[in-house]
Amino acid sequence: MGALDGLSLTHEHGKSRVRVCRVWREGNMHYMAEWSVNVSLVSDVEDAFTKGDNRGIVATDTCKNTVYVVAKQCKERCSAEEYAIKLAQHFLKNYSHVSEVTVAITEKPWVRATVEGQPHKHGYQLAVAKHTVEVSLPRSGPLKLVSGVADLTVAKTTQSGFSDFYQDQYTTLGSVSERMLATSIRSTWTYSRLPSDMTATFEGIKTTLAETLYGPPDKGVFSPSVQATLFHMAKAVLAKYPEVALVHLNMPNIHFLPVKLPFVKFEDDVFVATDEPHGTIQATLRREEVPRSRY
Ligand SMILES: O=c1[nH]c(=O)c2[nH]c(=O)[nH]c2[nH]1
Repeated sequence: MGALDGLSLTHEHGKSRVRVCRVWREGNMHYMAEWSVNVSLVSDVEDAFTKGDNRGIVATDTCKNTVYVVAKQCKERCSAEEYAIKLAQHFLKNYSHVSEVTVAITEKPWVRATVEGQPHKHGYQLAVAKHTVEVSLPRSGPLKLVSGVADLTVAKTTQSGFSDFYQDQYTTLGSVSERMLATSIRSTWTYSRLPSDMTATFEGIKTTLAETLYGPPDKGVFSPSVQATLFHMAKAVLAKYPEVALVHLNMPNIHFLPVKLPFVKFEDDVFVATDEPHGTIQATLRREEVPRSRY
């Protein structure tokens, strides 16, 4: 019997939260991207775990250095998705004993500043909603690309209600046809084919999610529950983006509670703002033809 004594070992290693900023200079117009990068390698290094033999290990420090090397090699402005794919490919190309690479990136939302109504050549401001990317690249088998958005926090002050829910002896919540709705959207979507412009597709999906929640600018759209709104948002993304195979949405219900005091009449105007506890609502919507085994 070997070192595993009849047991089975699965393992991976890499480096997490490697922070890199890439600046591209196109004349005096500059472009910046800031990424926090996680790299994870599945490789034939069982002996390191079972025998203390490190000869096959691509050091996690090397993984960290490679993040910077591949950023340098991206001579042309690129999306986080394109960079993640290039980084994953680097590991498969350079290390024959690596069988699968996962690269996960969170991009900080730096946006170009506007000064005197003009886009600034090199001034940026940090927004809130983050861009996320996860690439899984096996040596044999298709690349999987999951993009997403996190901390896309939105609210509307009307056009939301919640009624006719299950009632029992523990229920105290009353039905309402008027309330505030607020959530911090975390969404990921899986591509069945790569879009030609990944940055534009990311921006488009982010906008589709928020705009479906708000509805038209003058009237909005009524939300009977976070669940129903979540479903409409995911459906809108699948309808608009044929290259998306499935959408996952996580939408906490952030409560704004009516202030009801004997001496203050509540007229949908003064609320207790909270962030916890919050409702937890999530769902995945996939095209029927998408095999579950693939995604
Ligand atoms: O939109 C809602 N969905 C729920 O599941 C729920 N539960 C709750 O207490 N309030 C709400 N609101």
